[in-house]
Order: sequence, then C-alpha cells, then structure tokens
Amino acid sequence: MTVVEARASAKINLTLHVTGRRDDGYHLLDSLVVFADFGDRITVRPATATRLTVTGPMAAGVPVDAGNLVLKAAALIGVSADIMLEKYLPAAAGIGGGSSDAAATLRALSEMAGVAVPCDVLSLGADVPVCLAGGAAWMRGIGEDVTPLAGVPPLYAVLVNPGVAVATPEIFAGLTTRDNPAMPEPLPTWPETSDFMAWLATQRNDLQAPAIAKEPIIAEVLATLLDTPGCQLARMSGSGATCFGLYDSAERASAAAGRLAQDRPGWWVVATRLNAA
Ligand SMILES: C[C@](O)(CO)[C@H](O)COP(=O)(O)OP(=O)(O)OC[C@H]1O[C@@H](n2ccc(N)nc2=O)[C@H](O)[C@@H]1O
Ligand SMILES: Nc1ncnc2c1ncn2[C@@H]1O[C@H](COP(=O)(O)OP(=O)(O)OP(=O)(O)O)[C@@H](O)[C@H]1O
Repeated sequence: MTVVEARASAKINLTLHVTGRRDDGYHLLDSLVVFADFGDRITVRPATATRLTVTGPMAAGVPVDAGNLVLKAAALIGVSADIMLEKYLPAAAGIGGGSSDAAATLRALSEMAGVAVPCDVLSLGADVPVCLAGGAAWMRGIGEDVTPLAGVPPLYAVLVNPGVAVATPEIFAGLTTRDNPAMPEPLPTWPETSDFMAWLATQRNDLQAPAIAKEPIIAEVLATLLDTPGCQLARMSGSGATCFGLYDSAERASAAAGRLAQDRPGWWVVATRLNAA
C-alpha cells in the first residue's frame, strides 16, 4: 500500500505590495514569497472513500468538514484517500496554513495515485499556486502569476503569532490606498545576504497598517521582535497576524525565540530557516 507524506511549509510574504484592485474586488499583488522549514504534515493512504483526520498541537478550531482546504484539494484532483493532517501552524494567521495544506495534499495525492496535479488550482485560494511551486517566488496577479526566483538567500527567522485570528477579507477592506508602487522590475540581484536585507527594508507589506488598525497587538509583536538582539527586520506576513523577525545568525534567532516564548507565554513563537535548501 502506498503511503505518501508531504510537508506543508509556512508561507512567508517577505514583501507584499497591493498594486490595484480588479472589478471583481480581488486585489493585484506584488509579493516576494519564501517558505519556512517548519509547517504542517500531510499523510495520505489509498482508500475507497475520502476521510480526513486532523491532529497536532494547532488542530483546535480547524474545520474537519468539507470546508477544510485539504478536502477541497482532494475533490479537485479527484483522488480518494485516508488523509491525516497534523497541524503545527496557527490558522487564519497569514502564513498560508490552509493553502499550504491544500498544495501538499495535491502533491501527495498526485504521487500516491500517479495522476497529474490540475493546472488551475487558484479556485482553492489565491495562495495555493505559490504554495504548489514551493520555493522562493515572485507572486503577482491575484496570486496566479508565480515566477520562481533564484538568488534569494536562506534566512534565519523567528515567527510570532499573538493568538488573534485575522480574517483576510477584512484586512483588504481596511486598505486606504489600493494603487501602491510595485517592487522594481526587474528585481535587483543580491550578492550578499546583507544586500538582500538592506533591500527588503526598503519594501513593504501594505496589509500591515490595516491589520494593526484592526489588531493593535500586531504593532506590539513587531516592536518586541525588533527589540531582540540581532533582529535586522520585523514585518508582518500576508494579512497577519503572524510577524517574522530576520536575524544575522541561527544562534541569535534561537535565543530570541527562547526569550519571547518565556516572556510571552500566550504567543506562538518558532525559530526557523526561510528558503533553506
Ligand atoms: C494575503 C495573501 O495571504 C498574500 O499571500 C493572499 O493573497 C491570501 O490568499 P488566500 O488566503 O488563499 O486568499 P483567498 O482564500 O483566495 O481569498 C480570501 C479573501 O481575500 C481577499 N483577496 C485575496 C487575494 C487577493 N489577491 N485579493 C483579495 O482581495 C478576498 O476578499 C478574498 O475573498
Ligand atoms: N487545512 C486548514 N488549516 C487551517 N485552516 C483551514 C484549513 N482549511 C480551511 N481552513 C479555514 O481557513 C481559514 C483561514 O485559515 P488559513 O490558515 O488558511 O489562513 P491564512 O494563514 O491567513 O492564509 P493566507 O496566508 O493564505 O491568507 C481558517 O479560519 C479555517 O476556518
């Protein structure tokens, strides 16, 4: 019997520029996306009818019915399986938990059954195409235009979520401007990690201000990250509330995570590598 496992890594928007809005209300994005070496885990086994079990430390509140993106992905690819989802990522957190689970399910079921992943996965969510691509990418359009990026250095990061669930549509609705500048095209090259960090600091997440307006604790998360030794940049990912801090070494990232976990027991804190090979 073929059992296939797949990692559903956390998606991090290192930049997230909102550059316009389509007539259907969806926003045009311009985002540099990378993935963490930390995430959920999907295991699939052949079965005559699809069944989903959700376990893991962050399983509470995650839907187990047809609303779960794992089941939507299984229906889209048309493969039946016994699926186990181990949740380690907080939900509604701006790090693509559901989207990454959907992409991992498509990959695992494709391998298990020997069927191709459908070309059009955007119907599962705007973040699913980039999660399916899996590596550092330039994401544009409403999420369907994904260009893999070489030359993005691996980074040491700390991810922090203060425990407030954020509804993505509400954050987009709070934008005061929707025609903000895009990243430069072509993107620059970054010979050293320090060049990349310096450039990142000149970029933005346009959803950060409306997210802070809705959930002021996000500003506290950013300030707390910036206050830890070695933190070079702190920014929110996606529509929040998870923020990332970038550090100059694994040791300093790990020390910062340890201190934050101790000082803020209610916060979800993880030290991780982004875009590691
Ligand atoms: C904010 C990001 O996380 C950035 O990576 C994603 O664009 C959101 O991706 P997602 O959660 O997979 O988004 P979806 O489930 O497709 O959309 C949720 C809602 O977000 C808003 N939405 C999403 C994507 C987009 N390009 N424009 C939008 O306005 C819409 O109100 C939509 O109803
Ligand atoms: N597999 C899943 N894991 C988590 N949430 C899921 C899943 N499937 C469906 N959901 C629903 O999707 C909602 C959004 O959760 P998700 O973790 O995908 O958001 P997010 O991290 O903000 O995503 P994004 O960064 O793509 O905007 C949740 O509130 C939950 O009800």
